[in-house]
Amino acid sequence: MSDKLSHIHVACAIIKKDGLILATQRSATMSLPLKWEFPGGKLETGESAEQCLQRELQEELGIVVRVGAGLEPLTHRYPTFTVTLHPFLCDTLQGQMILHEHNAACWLAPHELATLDWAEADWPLISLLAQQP
Ligand SMILES: Nc1nc2c([nH]c(=O)n2[C@H]2C[C@H](O)[C@@H](COP(=O)(O)OP(=O)(O)OP(=O)(O)O)O2)c(=O)[nH]1
Repeated sequence: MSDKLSHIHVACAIIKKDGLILATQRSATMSLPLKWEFPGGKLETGESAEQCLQRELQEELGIVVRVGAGLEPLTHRYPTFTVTLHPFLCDTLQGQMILHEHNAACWLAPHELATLDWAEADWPLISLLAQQP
């Protein structure tokens, strides 16, 4: 049977600062309302994941980061679409963070991330990050 549901590719930033990781909460009017996520967004045609992250982080938070290593992509099937997340470790925060689209943001130690209500696709990543020193 063919799968007619859309499949999107999303680059997301795991931004570390002083041992803490940035989590952002989607707004009540976004898809997956009020779920926590790593900031980022859909890859546009012809765009690298790094370009996508810089563009999205500027738009969403007004910040510039250094994009580092990519982690293993992870795919999750929601009831109405499938997402493949392409996570990147990022650092060197520049700019004053302003929430242009998100409802909230917070910095948490890796082992504290699981206290938030994450988008379902992110849970394997949360487990992976919690295992890291
Ligand atoms: N940025 C980001 N998106 C995530 C994560 N986990 C996860 O399931 N997603 C989903 C939420 C969205 O459906 C999609 C990201 O797309 P987006 O934020 O650019 O787009 P959106 O759905 O808010 O915008 P739109 O289609 O309503 O215009 O990926 C994550 O950790 N970070």
